[in-house]
Amino acid sequence: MFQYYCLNPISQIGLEKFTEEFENTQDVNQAQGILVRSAAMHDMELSNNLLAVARAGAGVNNIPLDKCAEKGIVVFNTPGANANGVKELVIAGMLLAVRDIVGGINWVESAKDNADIAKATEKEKKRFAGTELTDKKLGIIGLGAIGVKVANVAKHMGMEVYGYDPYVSVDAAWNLSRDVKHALNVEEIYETCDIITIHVPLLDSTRGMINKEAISKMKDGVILLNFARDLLANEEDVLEGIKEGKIRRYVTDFPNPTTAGAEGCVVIPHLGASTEESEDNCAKMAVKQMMNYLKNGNIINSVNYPNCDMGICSQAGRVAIFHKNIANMITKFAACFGDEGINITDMMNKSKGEVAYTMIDIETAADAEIISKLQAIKGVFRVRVVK
Ligand SMILES: NC(=O)C1=CN([C@@H]2O[C@H](COP(=O)(O)OP(=O)(O)OC[C@H]3O[C@@H](n4cnc5c(N)ncnc54)[C@H](O)[C@@H]3O)[C@@H](O)[C@H]2O)C=CC1
Ligand SMILES: O=C(O)CCC(=O)C(=O)O
Repeated sequence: MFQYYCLNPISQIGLEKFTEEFENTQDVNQAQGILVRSAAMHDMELSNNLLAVARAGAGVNNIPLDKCAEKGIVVFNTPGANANGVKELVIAGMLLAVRDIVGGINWVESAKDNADIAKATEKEKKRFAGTELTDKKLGIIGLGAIGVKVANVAKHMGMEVYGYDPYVSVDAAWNLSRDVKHALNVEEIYETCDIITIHVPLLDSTRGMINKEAISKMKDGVILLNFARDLLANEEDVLEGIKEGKIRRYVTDFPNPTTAGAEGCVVIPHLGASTEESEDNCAKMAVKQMMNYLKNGNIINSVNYPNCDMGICSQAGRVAIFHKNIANMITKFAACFGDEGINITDMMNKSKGEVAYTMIDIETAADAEIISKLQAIKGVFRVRVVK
């Protein structure tokens, strides 16, 4: 029996996918699997029972990926599962930026006791007038699951769309409307576009990329949308840009003391993926991936270990080894089994950056001695007997 713990509320539709070999525990230290959304895990003590963390969502900046990798804990996310929910809110964000819908609704609220509200409306409404999206130039930084969907729908709305992503995947490129203009560098987006939306992960290389220097290259009156992570922008610089009239509006999905209530900011309480559909999709994918890993040792959609899938084990035993991506490891693993006369029937080795994962199917189940020999090999982080 495997135990899982939910660090955030996870959609019931997803949790119902767990088969009878899995049960929910209220004790995080007992769990082999943790399901999480945005809860911060960096300061959490990770128990030795923990084998997998599944993020029901895309961004994994709340999870200590390297620390997990060194402990042989596989971290999964659910690529694309909430992209449509975010795309729809980005379109709403663009509309909230170009038309003062929020200001207008607030005015109606304040005038609700005015018996002449209909007449007052016709006088006041010019204060909330705006512009249209059609024919405006939209720049998208990051053409992944969300960026591609935003690009395609913006094209349908009559916008001129520019996309920038130096690492665009083949899959994303296939899905992107061919009418989207390919920006060769991010400066082209800054210099050309009336509205800029950012859809990149928060990494050391992207942190603070929307800063004073970037803003200075943008067109006067630019609109910025940030549905990715607040730390991608230096928001003090953004507020300065708003004060100077350089930035017309900043729409963000990440409230913090800098932007909440600030002039020129439209701040949404992290609702991008908060739709029934996105929550269900993410939870279903997270649960499926976690079950496959805990039962079979197969890794699909991990962010800290390589994909490695050998299906269901039909042999007497399966051992999974987490190790450094260095020379001679497989020879040493094979020797441990060979010395005990155990025949390896199948194996797979995959690497991702500095770490690697090796799955070995064997004709006879591995005993404790072989496991401790494998564990003693320099560069091995963890050995797991899957079967
Ligand atoms: N507001 C919300 O509720 C949500 C926010 N997010 C955030 O949005 C981000 C993007 O999500 P997805 O599109 O699903 O991820 P994704 O992984 O499908 O796409 C990210 C894209 O960014 C590109 N990229 C990386 N560094 C770049 C750079 N320096 N310049 C240009 N492109 C770069 C990658 O090549 C990739 O194509 C997530 O990492 C997460 O932080 C995701 C889902 C919900
Ligand atoms: O679970 C959520 O609502 C957050 C979604 C998100 O930010 C992500 O998937 O990166």
